[in-house]
Amino acid sequence: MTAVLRAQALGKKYGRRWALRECTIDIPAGHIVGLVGPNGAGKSTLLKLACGQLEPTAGGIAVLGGRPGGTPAQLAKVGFVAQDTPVYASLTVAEHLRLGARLNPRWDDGMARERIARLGLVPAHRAGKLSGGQRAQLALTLGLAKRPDLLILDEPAAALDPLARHEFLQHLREAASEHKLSVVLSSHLVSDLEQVCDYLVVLVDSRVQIAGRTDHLLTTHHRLTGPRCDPGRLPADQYVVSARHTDRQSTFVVRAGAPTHDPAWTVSRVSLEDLVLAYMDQHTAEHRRVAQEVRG
Ligand SMILES: Nc1ncnc2c1ncn2[C@@H]1O[C@H](COP(=O)(O)OP(=O)(O)OP(=O)(O)O)[C@@H](O)[C@H]1O
Repeated sequence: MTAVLRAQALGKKYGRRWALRECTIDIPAGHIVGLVGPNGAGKSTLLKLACGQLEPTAGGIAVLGGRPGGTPAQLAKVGFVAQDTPVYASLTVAEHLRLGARLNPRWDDGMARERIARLGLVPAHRAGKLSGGQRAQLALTLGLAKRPDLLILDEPAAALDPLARHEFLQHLREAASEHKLSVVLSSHLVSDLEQVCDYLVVLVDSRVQIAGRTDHLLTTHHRLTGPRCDPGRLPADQYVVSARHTDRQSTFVVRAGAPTHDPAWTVSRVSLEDLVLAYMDQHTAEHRRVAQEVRG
């Protein structure tokens, strides 16, 4: 199956500083992918490279098998809603829809109009007069109505109220299953990702810490709680993702094919949020990197 996004040693420099470095990733089609990581990890940079808004400084990236933004056909297949929900302040809502229809060969006008009406947006209102959440809804409607094969969303729901967020995520899930849409969305709201994503990528310091189907990730990660000890004393097949210690107790989030049966340890399940926090844990990120490099 064609990867929706494949990057090999991808890097982007702004001036002399790397915003993204040595990023290697391979995301299969047919998923709603959650991209998560700390502020400044390089998520927006990766998404802008994926839609062709930025050119790589190093390495390569292919989206749906082609060069991002390389041809009109490629542009038609990829939708992008940037973090700052770009709309034209002086154009009305209706003019945005007309522009969308003119620029996008697969434009779904019925869906766009129905969604605008359902959201209570007035077609004659100028985008510059809309609230932040209404502007976000307009930008998301334009992205969905384009009927892309891949929709890239940079923090799409941040400005939406909880009900609007819920409705939008539901719409996204329906569009993904009805129209075979793949989605890559970045978000700091892990509860949103939990609701809608079936594939997760954690990016820390521009490196992919973990990527995979969420159901697989949740069955291969466990929390171990037991008497305080050094991570090196855990069985070799329990790869330590994060470690926390009190005077007497150690708690590890580990990745392993099967949980340990050592009675010294209490094994419990992790939630998606536990998993994300464990991989974002800066205390052990350096240790993980060294371990990965040794294994590689
Ligand atoms: N236009 C720019 N010029 C210079 N540096 C930039 C620019 N855009 C981003 N950066 C830097 O690149 C790094 C990665 O930024 P990026 O916006 O990709 O991170 P992010 O993971 O999306 O962060 P956030 O979660 O805060 O949105 C940061 O150190 C940022 O300061």
